[in-house]
Amino acid sequence: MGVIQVDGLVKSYGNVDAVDGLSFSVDRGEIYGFLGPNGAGKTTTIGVLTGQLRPDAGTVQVLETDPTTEPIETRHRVGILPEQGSPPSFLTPREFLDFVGDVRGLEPDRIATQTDVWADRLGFESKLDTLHTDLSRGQQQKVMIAQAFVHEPDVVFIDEPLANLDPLVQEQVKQFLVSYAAGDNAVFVSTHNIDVAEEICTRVGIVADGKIVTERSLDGSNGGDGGDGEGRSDGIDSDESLLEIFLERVESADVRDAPSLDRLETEPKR
Ligand SMILES: Nc1ncnc2c1ncn2[C@@H]1O[C@H](COP(=O)(O)OP(=O)(O)OP(=O)(O)O)[C@@H](O)[C@H]1O
Repeated sequence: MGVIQVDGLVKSYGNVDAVDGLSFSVDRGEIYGFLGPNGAGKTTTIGVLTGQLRPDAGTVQVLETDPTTEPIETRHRVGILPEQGSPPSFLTPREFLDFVGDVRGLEPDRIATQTDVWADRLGFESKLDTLHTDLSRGQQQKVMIAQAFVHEPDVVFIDEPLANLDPLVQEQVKQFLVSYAAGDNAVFVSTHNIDVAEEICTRVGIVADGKIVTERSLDGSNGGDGGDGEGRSDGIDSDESLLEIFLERVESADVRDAPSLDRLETEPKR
């Protein structure tokens, strides 16, 4: 059983079926990319997996906890980087990381060490004692990344990891995520950035209209529902790019908001 296990998950808002029978599993050592267009149900899924939303049906387990019935226990053990989160305007990064480290059960000495490690890693040492309200959007994002990892959780949920970061820091964060997962942890990345998914994920689940329409392994091993690469059960040619698969699968899924190339964040290949 994976460290993240989702079976038949359903979550609706009124008559909108945001998540509609989702099943997947993520193991240690993986960066699992949850790739889908706007409105596909990605943020809703993270909300359920981190005990912030109650599902209507299905079961979810994260590190052998049930976020539906023991949300505090789940949140204690995972890291969360929300899509539109920002650190409290009235605290400094040091105060905020003190607070998060304390809530996550770290000793004060450990919090101080981790704060220095993260400030150094992401380059916000000189801003540690500046109020967040006086930091740039990118600097605030760095603090949000630090708070997700400060307690070195075994599973981290990240919604659009590279938002607002300059290219140099994006590169550092991507490398860090790869090394973090390789250290026997699992990273769940929700994104609509196909290039990022292709670059760092070991496996990708393409989600549309609240369902996973296909999974693909990107680390050279056999992927998800894909069999051995020859005669894949999902009918996907193993030479197809992630972008091609995405467009093909998402279009055929009759999505709520039809995707088009200009809505996808992808850069021309150099
Ligand atoms: N609080 C809410 N009330 C009503 N509908 C909601 C609510 N939150 C999300 N939805 C709807 O549920 C569907 C899934 O939304 P969700 O935010 O999970 O998608 P997403 O894949 O994260 O999208 P994006 O990439 O744009 O962030 C959308 O149709 C959205 O409009």
